[in-house]
Amino acid sequence: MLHNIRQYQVPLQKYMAMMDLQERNQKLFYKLLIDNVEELLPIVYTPTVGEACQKYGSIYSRPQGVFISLKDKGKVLEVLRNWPEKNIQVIVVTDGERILGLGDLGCHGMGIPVGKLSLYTALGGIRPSACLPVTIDVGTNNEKLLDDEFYIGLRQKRAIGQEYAELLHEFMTAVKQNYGERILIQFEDFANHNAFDLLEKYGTTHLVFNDDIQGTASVVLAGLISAMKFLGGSLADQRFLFLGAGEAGTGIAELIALEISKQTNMPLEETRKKIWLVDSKGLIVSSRLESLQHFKKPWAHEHEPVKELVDAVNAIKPTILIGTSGQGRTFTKEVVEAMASLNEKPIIFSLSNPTSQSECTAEEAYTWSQGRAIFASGSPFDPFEYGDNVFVPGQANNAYIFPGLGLGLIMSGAIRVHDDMLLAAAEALAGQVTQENFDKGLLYPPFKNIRKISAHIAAEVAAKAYELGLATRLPPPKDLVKYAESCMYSPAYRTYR
Ligand SMILES: NC(=O)C1=CN([C@@H]2O[C@H](COP(=O)(O)OP(=O)(O)OC[C@H]3O[C@@H](n4cnc5c(N)ncnc54)[C@H](OP(=O)(O)O)[C@@H]3O)[C@@H](O)[C@H]2O)C=CC1
Ligand SMILES: CC(=O)C(=O)O
Ligand SMILES: [Mg+2]
Repeated sequence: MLHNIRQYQVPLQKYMAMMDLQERNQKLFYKLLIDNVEELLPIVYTPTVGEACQKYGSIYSRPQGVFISLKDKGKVLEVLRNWPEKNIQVIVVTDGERILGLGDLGCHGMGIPVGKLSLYTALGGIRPSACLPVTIDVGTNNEKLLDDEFYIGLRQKRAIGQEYAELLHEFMTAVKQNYGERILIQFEDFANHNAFDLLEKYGTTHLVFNDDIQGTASVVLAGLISAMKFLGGSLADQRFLFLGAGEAGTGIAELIALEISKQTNMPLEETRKKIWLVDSKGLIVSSRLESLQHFKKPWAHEHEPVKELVDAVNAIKPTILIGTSGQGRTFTKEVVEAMASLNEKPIIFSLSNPTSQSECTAEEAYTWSQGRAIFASGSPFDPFEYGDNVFVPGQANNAYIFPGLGLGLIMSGAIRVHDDMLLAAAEALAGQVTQENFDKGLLYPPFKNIRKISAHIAAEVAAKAYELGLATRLPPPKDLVKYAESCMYSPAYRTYR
């Protein structure tokens, strides 16, 4: 199969071959993915999954996952009960409104829950039959899709307000009724005007987290903890600037502020002041407070208005620059050079996916900083040769976190997700980074060790769940890492006697 897949030159063809294999021989699909994770992750996940979603209607061959549309109102439970597998442990659900940095792809966003759940199995060892991809179809505002003969979803503008909230509520209620209290629901790629509200609304009644807000925060914090470990210094000494103040940007900012507050005993309101964000209107400052969306308000600090990113860099003098704007090539030469003139080792993360939306490329970060940048990106970049050095950029992607986080929640029978679990996951991931990794330029351990890494993350998350009294699987196992490993699905063929 690997030989076959390597015959294809075009990544999308490799993706289609992998999806075919997943349908035809699930065990072989996972065997291939696990044994060749660094080669195949960019195919089943970012960046290729982005292109697959953009072309989902025309490459569509078989249905994947469950679509729940406005037309199913009143019978969502019945729809869920039609799914052939009964023992579901994880649902990844999207409404397709913010697919990676590609915008509203409506039902074609189904590629994302399908891809994320493949990683739950391959990277985190959750049984494939326990994974359920769901897309909520409330329409799309993407005119191109509405006119596309191959669009697979409802041909109408997105439902909003009460109509939207009622369908989501029926879904959340039906899920708990059908699968019980311990079903894990991961919200994925919702637009921010729904994402924060859904998380707040269901965070206290369901085992739920938002991957873009919380999973991303944990992976970035892990990268920063490992940067501090190898470069010296503490997070409290840093100044942070974000381009993009949405789910990823404010989610990361809040977890960093929380970590600094825990490390220093400073109040959260104080630690937030070390963190600045720029949105499409410029630096978020107190004079804009009235007009800001609620999730931006905590970041409106005293400062005169600044419009351009490069001017914000020169005004704030950040040591760490993080891109979460969904806009490609926004870390210009001027911006990277400004970071390099302010810092001996500027830390630059271009987190936006897929590759086309990355704020800068690895080559640009290393070249414009004369090889001094500590760089990581959301989508993978090849190693880059600069002078006598070969730099290997780390992949700061929530794929490091959610499989292990999910495994930890499931194996402990957790009933709620707590911020301390995200902090624990970040510490566990950072703990897996070696000096050898860092010497190559990596702030993250290589993906080839991901199942071991996920077991460590799961163990720390489960330990937190027990400590917080949120675990229901009692008594706790003695060795949580070993227990995590023993729970993991492996695509091994049975021997026949
Ligand atoms: N690496 C990873 O693991 C992850 C990466 N991501 C990526 O992060 C990106 C953003 O996702 P998310 O936070 O959910 O999206 P949101 O839509 O919630 O936020 C995007 C933010 O970027 C701002 N923005 C847009 N254009 C510009 C611009 N030209 N200049 C400055 N700011 C701009 C928006 O400003 P305004 O508010 O004014 O509209 C908004 O604050 C996506 O590309 C996604 O793929 C997301 C999750 C995980
Ligand atoms: C990685 C991810 O979750 C995103 O780009 O949305
Ligand atoms: Mg996402």
